Formats: sequence, C-alpha cells, structure tokens
Amino acid sequence: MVVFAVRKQLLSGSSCGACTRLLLLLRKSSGIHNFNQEEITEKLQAFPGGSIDLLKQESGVAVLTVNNPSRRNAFSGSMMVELEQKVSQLESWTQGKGLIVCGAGGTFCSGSDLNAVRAIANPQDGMKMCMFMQNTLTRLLRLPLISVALVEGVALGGGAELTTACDFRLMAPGSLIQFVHKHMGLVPGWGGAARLVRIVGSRSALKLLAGAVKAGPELSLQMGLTDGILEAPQRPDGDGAGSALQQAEDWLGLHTAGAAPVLQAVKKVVLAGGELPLSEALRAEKDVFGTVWGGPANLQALASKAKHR
Ligand SMILES: CCCC(=O)SCCNC(=O)CCNC(=O)[C@H](O)C(C)(C)COP(=O)(O)OP(=O)(O)OC[C@H]1O[C@@H](n2cnc3c(N)ncnc32)[C@H](O)[C@@H]1OP(=O)(O)O
Repeated sequence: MVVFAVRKQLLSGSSCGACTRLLLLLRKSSGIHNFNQEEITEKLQAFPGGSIDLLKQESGVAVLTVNNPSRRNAFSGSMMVELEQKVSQLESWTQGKGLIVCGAGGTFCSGSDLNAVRAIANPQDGMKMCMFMQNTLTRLLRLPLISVALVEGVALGGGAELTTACDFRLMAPGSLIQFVHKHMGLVPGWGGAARLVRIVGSRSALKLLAGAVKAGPELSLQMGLTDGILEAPQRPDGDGAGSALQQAEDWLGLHTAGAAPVLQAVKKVVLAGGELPLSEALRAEKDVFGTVWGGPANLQALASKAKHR
C-alpha cells in the first residue's frame, strides 16, 4: 500500500492519461499512517504560539519560516498544524521549483515546545503527535520541489529531524545540528532516524544519535549531513558574503534554473528511485517522462538546437 501511496504522491499534479488512470486506481492516502487527523489537530491546537510562515516567490522558490523566536522556534501544537497546512499549499503549487526551510531570528528550531510535550506526555497523545508529524514531514520531503534546510544557530531534537525532511542542508558558521533525543530519554519520532540513516548511513547515524553529537558545520560536512557551509554574512565594513538567506537562495538557484514542470519531474524521478522497488521506480519514471516529453520546455530546446558544451 505504501508503494502505491508513494506513486500517487509522485505523480500528483500531472495531467497525462496514464497518470490520471493511475491516480484513480491509487486512491489511498499519501501519508504513512492512517489515523483520526481531526482529533489530533484539535488536540494540537490547544497548544498555541508562534507560526509557520510561507512566502511563495515569483522566482519559483518559496521560503518556509519556523517562527517562534521567543522559544528559539520551538514547535508549538498550532505550529505543527500550520506546517501541515503549508505543506498542503506547496503540494498544489504548480509554479514551484524550490523551497528553503529556515527559522526566524537567526536560529533554526529547538524542537518540540517542551511545554506542549509535558502536557501530552501520555503514550496515546505522544503516538498521535508522532504519526501526525511523520505524515507531515514525509509529505514535505516528497514535495515536487528541491528543498534545502538553512541552519543558523541550533537545530535541536525535532528541529534536527526537520532538517532531514529536506533534500539538502546548508549550515551557517557557528551553527549546529544535534539530535538531543537521548538526553530527553527519547529517540527521534518524526521520521528523523529513518531519514538520517538514508542521508549519512547507519554507522554515522548511530554515532549522531547514540552520542547526541553536537554536529557543527565542519563535522556535518565530513559526515555528509550538510551539503555546504555558508560564509559569514557581510560586516558593516563591507567584508563577507550576503545574508544567510541570500546565500541559500544563490546556492539553490544553481539547482532550480529551468522550467518548473521539468524541475518537478526531476524531483519526482529521484524520489521514485530512492523510495520504490526498481520495477515500480521504472514505471513511475516512465509515467513522469511522459509528462515532459514533447512538452513546452522540450519543444523549445529542440527548436533552439541546444548545444551542451
Ligand atoms: C520528537 C521531538 C523531540 C524534541 O524535539 S524534544 C525537545 C528538544 N529540545 C530541547 O530540549 C531544547 C531545550 N532548550 C535549550 O537547550 C536551549 O534553550 C537552546 C535551544 C539551546 C537555546 O539556548 P539559549 O540561546 O541560551 O536560550 P534560552 O535557553 O534562554 O531559551 C530562550 C527561551 O526559549 C525557551 N525554549 C528554548 N527551547 C525551547 C523548547 N524546545 N520548548 C519550549 N521553550 C523553549 C527557553 O525556555 C527560554 O524561555 P524563557 O526566556 O526562559 O521564558
């Protein structure tokens, strides 16, 4: 069933006949878990504070900001609900190509809001929150957008897990990613362990989780946890680079130049290759290929007799 759900999500938004037939066949929810979404949403809304802000730009790159600076961008319950809503909006953004996930006030995210955690510390509520966040972050990773987590300051606990729900991670000087779960008597529950293993491999994931290692930019680069280290932002004397967000936009721009349908197709075939058994991945790739073959970007490239020197 999960395989079918993945294909449905990979192909959503496409309009070819084969894809439509496939979508009709595969009506199952695209999340990982089935649970009463309304019930947990109502429960989470009881823990308000902060916001998740989404700015969709003309360039096709959106900026999603975790915004709760007085608590170092900790995730309140209402922010978890808002994140799900913003992911829904991004799923239907046909003009989108890229996404930057960042935190407000110069830091990324300090994980779950510990006040909410204390209030829902019973196993039933914990499981529901865990399934809700796993579904949301799985959908975030599967967006047909090339996504990058811009880590400034700290990404702790659930914040570290959030970074793994992006295709790439960029770190500012002095920042750190730390899976502090062990110190909280926990393991990751938002899907962060499963994704971390796929990013850095089992041995490094074990080191990061079992040691609750403070992974700064250099160590993260060594372990393959980050894809780049940003320069220090410009000082008043004019030395240094642009703001961290500008540097992240420039970096992402290297990967998002081109037509949105083509970029979205690229992300879909890579997701299919990573998530599906080979035979399913090949079928998904064929279906996605069918959405761009003979499309406007393809015809334009043929007409311009493009050379790739
Ligand atoms: C499955 C999910 C698992 C999880 O995410 S469990 C949560 C893991 N996260 C944590 O334990 C973070 C604990 N906080 C810290 O270590 C530090 O506050 C942190 C983030 C390094 C920031 O240190 P500083 O820059 O020195 O700032 P500070 O400690 O004075 O904090 C400023 C205000 O923010 C608050 N805060 C920080 N992280 C929070 C959180 N996760 N939940 C709720 N409130 C949080 C902190 O209590 C303080 O508030 P106040 O100003 O004292 O009212």
